[in-house]
Amino acid sequence: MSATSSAEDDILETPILDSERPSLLQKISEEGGYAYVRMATLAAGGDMRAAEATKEVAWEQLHSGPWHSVIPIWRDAYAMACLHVAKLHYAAGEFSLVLRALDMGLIMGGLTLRDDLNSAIKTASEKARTKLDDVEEDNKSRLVCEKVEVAELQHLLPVKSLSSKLVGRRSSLSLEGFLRDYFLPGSPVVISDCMADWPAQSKWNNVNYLKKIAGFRTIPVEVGKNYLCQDWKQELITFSEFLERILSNDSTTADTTYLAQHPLFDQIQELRQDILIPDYCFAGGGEMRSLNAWFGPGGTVTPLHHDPHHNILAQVVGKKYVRLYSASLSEELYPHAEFMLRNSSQVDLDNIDEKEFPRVVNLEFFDCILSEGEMLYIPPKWWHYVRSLTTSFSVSFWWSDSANSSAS
Ligand SMILES: O=C(O)CCC(=O)C(=O)O
Ligand SMILES: [Fe+2]
Repeated sequence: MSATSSAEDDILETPILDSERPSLLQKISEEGGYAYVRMATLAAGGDMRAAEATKEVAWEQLHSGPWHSVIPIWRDAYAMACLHVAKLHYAAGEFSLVLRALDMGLIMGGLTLRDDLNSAIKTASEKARTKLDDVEEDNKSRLVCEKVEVAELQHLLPVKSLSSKLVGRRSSLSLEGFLRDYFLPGSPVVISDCMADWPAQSKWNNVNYLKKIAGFRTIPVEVGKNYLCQDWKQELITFSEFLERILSNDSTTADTTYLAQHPLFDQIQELRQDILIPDYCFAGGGEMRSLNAWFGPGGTVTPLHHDPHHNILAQVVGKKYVRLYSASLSEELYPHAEFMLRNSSQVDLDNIDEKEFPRVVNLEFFDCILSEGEMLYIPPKWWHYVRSLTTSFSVSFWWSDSANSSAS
C-alpha cells in the first residue's frame, strides 16, 4: 500500500504526488487523460480550481456508460481527485467538506487509494468531532422511544399477515442446532438472545451517538416508495441530514428515505466496531459476501425478492415485518421478465391484484415480526418482503457455502 498511510505521516498534510502515484498518473495519461494529469499537478501545488476540475473530468468518465464498462483507472483517478480536494479543504479548516470529498472517493472511487482515503477520514473525523462536542454535548435523544405492542402494528401489515404459519423461533440457538435444524434443511428461523454482546444494541438507538460518529459523513440513500416504483431515486446526503429526516418522518408520505443495502461498515469503520459477525455465518464453510446496513423510518418497504446467498438479518433498532415464501414457489410469484429485475416479484403484497396474479393468493408463506435483538435466517433464494414498523436499523450478513462459493 501507499507509503503515506502511516499515522505519523498523514496523507492530509503531505503532497499527494508521492512515489507511488506517478505510476497512477502515467496510466491515466495512457488512457488519454492528459488534461487530468496537467490539472492534478496544479492541484498538488495547492490550486483548488484545478483540484475540482480533476474531480469533474474523472466524474464524467465514471458516467460515460454503464458502470461495468468504466475503465478501472478512472475510478482511481476519481479517488485521487477527491484526495486533492479534501487536502485543500483541510488546509482551510473546512472539515465537513474534507469528509464529503473523501466519502465521495470511497463511494465512487477505485480501490488503489482506499487506505489513504480511510486514514484521511480518520484524521478529519477527529477534527470534525471536536467541533461537534462543543455544540451538542447535552442533547440526548432516542430514535425509537417506547416499546410498541404488536397489536398496535397490525393495521400496518399486508392482509393475512401473522394468520397462518409463523417463522419458528429459537432462543440462544447453538451453531450445531442451527446447522442441523435450519441451515441443512434450508428452513428460516428467528433467533433471539444472540446479540447481547453487540455494542450497537446500546448505542445505535442514540441519535447523538450516531451524529457524533458519522454525522458529517456522506451516505447514499434511496428516496421514494421502493426501487420498483417510477419516482424512486438515489441521493447523497450527510448522515446528520438523514437522521433529521428520520426524526421528522411522516410514514404516510411517498418519499420515504431509506439507507438500504449499503456496505456502511466498509465506509464508516467506527460503526463496524459496534457489530459482530454471527457464528451462524460460518455454517457451510463458504465465505462472507457482504455486510449491509438497512436504516430508515417506519414505513420503508423492500418489495418481494430473493437473493442468492444465505442471510442473517439482524435487527438492532426497532421492528420489522418479514414475509417469506419458499424458494420452490418461484414460478407462482410472477418474477419480472427483465434480466436486472428477475429476482423481484411483480406482485405488490400491499395491494395484490388478484386478477393479474391469481396464483399468489392462496400461496403458503411464513412470516414474523423481527424485534430488537433478534436475527432472522433467510435461506438462499427464499423470497422475502420486508416492511419497517417503526424507525429501524438492521444489518444483513450474506454468505455463501462451500458448494456455492464461486457464485456471485
Ligand atoms: O430489511 C430490508 O428492508 C430488506 C432486507 C433484505 O432484503 C436482505 O437482507 O436481503
Ligand atoms: Fe434481500
